[in-house]
Amino acid sequence: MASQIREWSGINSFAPATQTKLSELLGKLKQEDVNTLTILVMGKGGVGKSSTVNSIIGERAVTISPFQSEGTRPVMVSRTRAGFTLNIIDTPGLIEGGYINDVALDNIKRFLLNKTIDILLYVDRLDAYRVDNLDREIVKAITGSFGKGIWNRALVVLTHAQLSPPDGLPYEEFFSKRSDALLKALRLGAGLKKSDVQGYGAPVVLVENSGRCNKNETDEKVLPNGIAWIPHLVQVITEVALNGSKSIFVDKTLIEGPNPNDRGKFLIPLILAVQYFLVIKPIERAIRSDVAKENRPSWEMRDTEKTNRKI
Ligand SMILES: Nc1nc2c(ncn2[C@@H]2O[C@H](COP(=O)(O)OP(=O)(O)OP(=O)(O)O)[C@@H](O)[C@H]2O)c(=O)[nH]1
Repeated sequence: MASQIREWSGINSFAPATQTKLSELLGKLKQEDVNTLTILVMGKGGVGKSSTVNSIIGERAVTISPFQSEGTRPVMVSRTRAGFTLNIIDTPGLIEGGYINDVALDNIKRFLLNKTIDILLYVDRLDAYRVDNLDREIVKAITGSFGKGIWNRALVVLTHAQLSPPDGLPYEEFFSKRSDALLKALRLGAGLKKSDVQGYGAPVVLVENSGRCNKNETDEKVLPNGIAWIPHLVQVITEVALNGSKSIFVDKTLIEGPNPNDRGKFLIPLILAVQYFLVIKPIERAIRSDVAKENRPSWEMRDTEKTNRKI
């Protein structure tokens, strides 16, 4: 269900330095005539989708649960700030009992009908150690629903980013291994070729939604690599929004696939032309030449002779 558009007052809860950076980024979007952004948040259950929505909005706009929530319906949160509107669509987890949750996916698609997706946040956890077939299946399901072009408008968001890597592995090395593995699953799941998407994947951004996130000297929430993650996330969203690729308009055809009655309709004139030139024309030619070659029948010859003699 779409919620009412409210003032984006949650920004005021951010550190002043973060607020300044966000105002600059929103200004940049408006400068490029982007006055609305609709962000779709998708991923497995319990990875931190709702928490990320709340972190961006700066308030508890959607419900968070330590267990995978039962809901299968998306929720849209809309906020405005200085003439700019941000819509974020939180969606239910895409996996149920080890399989793609088709009901949830169907509900998401129906919810999105006639909406435009400007950005996809594909959320997972940094502290997950395996990438498996299920990851590829989710990517495949998203691609099947919205087309390959959605990955031009996507960011991979990794939550739980304040982790200490196991076995004393350097943070950046752990992050790079995890993102490489996920991006590979993304490329395979989406069936992407180098030419399909700009940058051949999606930028990977780290997020820490916990209230215990470390802060720097200017009170901004920072990751172990020192990056203030809220402005960084919004900066990458801005870059993707302005990367020149097309937003995804979700229409009936995209959701339901092409109408089987329309399939191949454009071929009809071509088939008729082929029929005319390769079948009808040769038959006509053959008949005409038969007629020309045909000997006149004997009775016709006889009748003609009789008439001539009488004369
Ligand atoms: N430490 C830490 N915990 C997080 C983070 N993000 C989410 N969590 C916790 O993970 C649990 C699940 O978070 P949600 O935001 O509800 O996850 P979700 O993906 O929306 O879950 P579903 O709605 O079930 O699909 C909650 O207990 C959150 O507090 C994070 O960045 N760090």
